[in-house]
Amino acid sequence: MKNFRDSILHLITETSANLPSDVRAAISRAIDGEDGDSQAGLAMSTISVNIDMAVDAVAPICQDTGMPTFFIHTPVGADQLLMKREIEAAVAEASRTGKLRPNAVDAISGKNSGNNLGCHVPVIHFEPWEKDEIDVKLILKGGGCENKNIQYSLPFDIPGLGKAARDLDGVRKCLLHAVYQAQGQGCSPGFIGVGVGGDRTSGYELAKKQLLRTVDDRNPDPELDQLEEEIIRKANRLDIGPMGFGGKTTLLGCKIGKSHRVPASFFVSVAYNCWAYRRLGFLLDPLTGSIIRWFYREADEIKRMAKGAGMPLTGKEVTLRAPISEDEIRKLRVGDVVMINGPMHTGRDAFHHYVMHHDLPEEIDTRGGVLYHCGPVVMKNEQDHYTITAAGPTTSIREEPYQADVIKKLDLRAIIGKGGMGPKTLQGLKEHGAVYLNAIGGAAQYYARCITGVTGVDFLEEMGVPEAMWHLEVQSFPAIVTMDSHGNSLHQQVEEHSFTILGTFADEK
Ligand SMILES: O=C(O)C[C@H](O)C(=O)O
Ligand code: SF4
Repeated sequence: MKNFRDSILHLITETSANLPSDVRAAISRAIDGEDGDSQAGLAMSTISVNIDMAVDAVAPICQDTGMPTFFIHTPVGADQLLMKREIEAAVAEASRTGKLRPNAVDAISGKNSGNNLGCHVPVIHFEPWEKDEIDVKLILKGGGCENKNIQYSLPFDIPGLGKAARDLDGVRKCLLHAVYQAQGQGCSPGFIGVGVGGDRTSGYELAKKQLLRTVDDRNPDPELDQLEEEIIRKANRLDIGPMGFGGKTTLLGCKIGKSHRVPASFFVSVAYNCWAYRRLGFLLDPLTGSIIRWFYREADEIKRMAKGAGMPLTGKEVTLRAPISEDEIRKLRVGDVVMINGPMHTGRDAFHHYVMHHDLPEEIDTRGGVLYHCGPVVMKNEQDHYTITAAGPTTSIREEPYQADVIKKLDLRAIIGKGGMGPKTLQGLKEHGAVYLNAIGGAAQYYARCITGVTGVDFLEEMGVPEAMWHLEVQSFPAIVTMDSHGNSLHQQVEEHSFTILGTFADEK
C-alpha cells in the first residue's frame, strides 16, 4: 500500500480542481441554453471560464471545498485503519498546499483545526465487497448547497403545491419544492440526489449516495426514471436560472433512490449539489495502492468549457472605488453591472456576529467601503506574504439578521455576496444608501485573479482563514446589482415569479 496516500492526494487534488466529464457535459448544455447577453448568460460564461482556470492552475474550482466525504469499497481483510490514517494524512497535506480550504471548525466554538481534520472529519464510509480491488469515491460538497438540503415527512402541506400524500405524487411535490426553495442560494444550476424512505439518517445518506450516479445514467426503476425526467423538465420551467438570476436552466440532474421504511414514517430526503459538482473516484491496486483506472473521467470529455473570456463586458459598466459616495450608489439600479477597483474587506458569519457586539479596531476604516461575503483560500509564503488563491462569494442570506445594522455601524456602501438577501437588508440599503452586488457563486478562480494584493488581515487567530477579515486590493472585479437602494430586489422578483409557476404544477402531471 506504499502508494495509497499519494493516490488519495491525487484524488483530492483532481476532485477539487477538475470537474468530471458528465458534469462538464451538463454544464456545457446549460451554457448553450442561456442567452449570452442575459444575466444568466453572464453567470454561465463566468462559470465556464472559472472551470478552465481551475484546471490550469490546479486550484480549487470553488473556495468551499466542503467536508471531504469518501465512499470506499474494500476487499475482505483489507486494513481499514491504515487506510483511514493515510487518508487523514493526505487530507492534511492537501490543506497545507491549498487544494482544500481549512474547513473543519469545532461545532460549538467555531475554532478552525487548520487542516480539515477533526471529530468525524473527514467522513469515510467503508463497505466490504467481494472484489479484490479497492474502490474509492470522493465528494467535495460545499456548505452553501449543503444548507439547501431538505427533508420532508409525508403527509405534508407543501407551500404552493398543497397536500403531498404518501405516494409518488407526494414525492413529486417535495422535489419540485426542494428545487424552488433553493433558489440561487445553492449556486444553481444544481443537481439533486434523493432518498425516498429509510429513516431520517439513512434517507439523507441514500440521497447523498445518489450523487455518485452519473448525470446521464437511467434509473432501473421505470417509475422513478420517469419522475427524474419530469422533475428536471419542470424545474427548468421555474425560471430561477443560473445563480437565481432568472433563466432557462435551474436543474441539471435528478437521481432518486428508495429504501424500505417503517410503516409510521415516509421521508423524502434531498441532497442539493451546486453546479460545482465535485466528485471523482478510482479503482486501486490492493497491494500497492496505485491507481488502476479513474471513474467519471472519459477520454472524449469536453476539455475546455469557456467560449468567451468570462463576464462579457459592454463598456457600460459602472466603476466603483471605495470610499464610495451615497450619490454614486443612488444612481445604481437592479441589473447594472459594476466594476470594482481598490480596497475591499471580507466578512462573513463570525465577523457579522462580532461587529454586532464589538467595535472594530480604530485603524480599520470601512467608511464608504465594500464588504465581500467571502471565505477565501489563502497561501502564505516564507516571507509571510499572503496570496488569495480562491475567492468566490458565500451565501449572503445567513447574514440577514445582522446585515442592515452592520451596514449602518460600519458605514458601508456595497455588500457583495451571492443568493440575495431579505427584506430587512433591502430596507437597510434604502435607508443608508447602499447596494447589494451579486458575484457569481463558485467562480473562485475568476475572482481570485481580480485580487491584486492582501493589505492586511484581522481576527485570523480567533476566526480562522475563511472567517477572518481580509483586507484586499482588487482590480476590475465585476458584479451585478441585484438589490438597489430604491427598494428593488431581483431575488424577490424571481422568488415570487417562480412561486407562481410552482403553483401551476400542483395538478399538472
Ligand atoms: O463557504 C463558502 O465559501 C461558500 C459556501 O459554500 C456557500 O455556498 O455559501
Ligand atoms: S459557493 Fe456555491 S459553488 Fe461553492 S460550494 Fe458553495 S454552493 Fe457550491
